[in-house]
Amino acid sequence: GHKWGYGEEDGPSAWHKSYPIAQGTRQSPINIVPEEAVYDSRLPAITISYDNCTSLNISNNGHSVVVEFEDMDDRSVIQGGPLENAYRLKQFHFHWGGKDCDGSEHTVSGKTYVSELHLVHWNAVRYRTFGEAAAAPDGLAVLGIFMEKGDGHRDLHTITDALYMVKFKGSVANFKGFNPKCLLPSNLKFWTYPGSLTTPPLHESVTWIVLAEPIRVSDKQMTKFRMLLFSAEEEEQRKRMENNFRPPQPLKGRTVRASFK
Ligand SMILES: CN[C@@H]1CN(c2cccc(OC)c2)S(=O)(=O)c2sc(S(N)(=O)=O)cc21
Ligand SMILES: [Zn+2]
Repeated sequence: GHKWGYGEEDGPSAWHKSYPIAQGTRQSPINIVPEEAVYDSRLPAITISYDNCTSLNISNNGHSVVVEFEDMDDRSVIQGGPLENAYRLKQFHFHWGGKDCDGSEHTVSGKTYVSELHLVHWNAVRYRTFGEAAAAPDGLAVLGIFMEKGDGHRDLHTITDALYMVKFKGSVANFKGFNPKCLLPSNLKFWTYPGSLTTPPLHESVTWIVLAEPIRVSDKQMTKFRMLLFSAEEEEQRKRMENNFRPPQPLKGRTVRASFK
């Protein structure tokens, strides 16, 4: 697809030129206003079954750092909440800011966090391939977890200690045996709403499940994310990978439901 990024020329405000859906009716991220969210007592809890997940590799795709999973069976799935069936874990990645400024994609009453973790799942019950699901209205379910500055997160260390291996765009490294269950906060209360990918192709195919409780990340750990580069090894000018987030988009009449009062 067309080259896009987070800079002046190719950033979020320019994406609509190649991806007109950027101005669609269910775009993400959004600003979540808890007082305006509708508490839905019939929303079941979400169940996350990652015990037998198989992580494969960690890579730098020039937009973020991504950990991919084996997804040829239902070994790691999310279900419940707003979801009609189980959705298979495909990958997780992050969005973050520059030094001490914003970084999350979703905001809560305008509050930004330093980073946001996205666990991407696809509806393998209704669609044969990930690509097919990624373009379907009920194809994806992304679990969003806010990351706030605090003392270091022990398990996040495993990831931040591996980032040096994928400094450049296009680099891939072995990353087996990592279970993202360890990245979940203790409380799984959530907001949910119908949305989209927050990056091109911006497909309106995501049921968003955003956890209200953040996890903590230390300054040192954030510094390691910011040592990643948007650029490939052979490019002469090196651009630090930071501020790889899309700002909140118009709600356009959508209802945000809350699993809690
Ligand atoms: C670069 N964009 C990511 C890669 N993806 C991708 C890859 C191939 C095809 C495709 O659409 C057909 C999408 S993805 O679906 O895994 C997602 S989800 C997502 S986010 N921020 O909304 O959680 C970002 C990306
Ligand atoms: Zn994302």
